[in-house]
Amino acid sequence: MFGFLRRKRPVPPPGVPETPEDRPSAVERPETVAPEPVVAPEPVVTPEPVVTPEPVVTPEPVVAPEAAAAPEPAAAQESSAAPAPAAEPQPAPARASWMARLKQGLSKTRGNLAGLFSGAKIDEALYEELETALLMSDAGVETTQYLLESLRQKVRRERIEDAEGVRKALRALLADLLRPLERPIDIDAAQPLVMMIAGVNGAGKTTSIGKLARHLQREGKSVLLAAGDTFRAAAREQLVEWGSRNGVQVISQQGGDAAAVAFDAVNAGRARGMGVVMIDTAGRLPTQLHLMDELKKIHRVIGKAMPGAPHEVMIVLDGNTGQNMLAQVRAFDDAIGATGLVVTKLDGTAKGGTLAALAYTRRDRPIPVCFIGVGEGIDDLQGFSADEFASALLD
Ligand SMILES: Nc1nc2c(ncn2[C@@H]2O[C@H](COP(=O)(O)OP(=O)(O)OP(=O)(O)O)[C@@H](O)[C@H]2O)c(=O)[nH]1
Repeated sequence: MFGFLRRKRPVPPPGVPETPEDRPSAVERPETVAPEPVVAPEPVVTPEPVVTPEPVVTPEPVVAPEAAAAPEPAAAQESSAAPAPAAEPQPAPARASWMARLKQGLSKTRGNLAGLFSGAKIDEALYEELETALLMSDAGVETTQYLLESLRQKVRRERIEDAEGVRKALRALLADLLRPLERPIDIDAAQPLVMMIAGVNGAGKTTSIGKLARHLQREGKSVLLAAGDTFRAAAREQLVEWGSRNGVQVISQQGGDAAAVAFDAVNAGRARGMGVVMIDTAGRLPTQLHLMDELKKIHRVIGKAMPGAPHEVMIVLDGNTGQNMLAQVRAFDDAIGATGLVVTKLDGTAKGGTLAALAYTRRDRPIPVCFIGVGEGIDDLQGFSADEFASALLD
């Protein structure tokens, strides 16, 4: 069980959600290697000269929520592969092994910080070096000042007398600062739980979706993915390919409208009783206003397909981004109301301090960091823990 997934109800027995009835008919799966003998082969070959999915064109999609029970809209194609190995519960990786990877991943940020304390005296020089290290980790001026001032007070108040004590005090302060960012996702909050994923180009959206889907499968959840990145053909193929390798159904549409794909996917997810529907979207910069408008539309249309959805709106951030991450969070949050963040690529960055800035500058309305990624392997994406993060930087 991963710390970042919260359950309310008991986990269904392995394999239950993946009964054949849950699966789409072969008709809808042109890109599959699926073994089913296929009822109607037409869509397989032709890439469906897109019949213009109704929901898309109009801001208020015609199809009412009841459409959920209807068969999936024609324009969307779907792929999935061999019977999902899905619900096979695997032992959660030992937290210790994750800590080791986290520490290793954050080693560049950590190198600037943790090394300062050994054999040091508590004097102005130490505070100055700490200030430089925090700034270099991209914690930002405001957050650095806050941490240093709190540290000085704590050192005085607790009569800390050696550098080792200062290191521990800083670790505790950092963990306290980061704690409001912790939040596991409640994967039983709705059925299906609809998650919309957005972020700038190359932040790691598609990869994170793949990793999350596997974690969710391990928790016994059936997962449906929507290839909503209709701009980049390779992105669609990436998701479809990933889906077929892992036995996850993927709704996609060649050259279609992202909102239509999302709409189809949510309806399909409802009709098939899926546990989670994850909707990928194309990368975009907050300055590309028309693309931000498109994102709002996707969000709106998802709500038409299922009132209350999307239940989770995750913004994926590249950990190398540094302070610009704050502007990205603000822009995406303004557009579609972020419920959580995924910070990827913390491995290989010296800018791990940005999370402290994220916590401090948004202390009035923190947006939780639900997951962090420290590598390309499936288990390199895990739930965020303030204590673990602070410890990986300072122990
Ligand atoms: N080192 C490392 N690489 C990662 C991590 N997460 C994703 N990547 C890599 O980042 C690259 C971009 O990932 P994608 O998932 O394609 O990014 P995207 O946001 O979907 O990209 P667009 O669709 O172009 O916007 C890929 O090479 C991933 O393997 C991580 O935590 N660490």
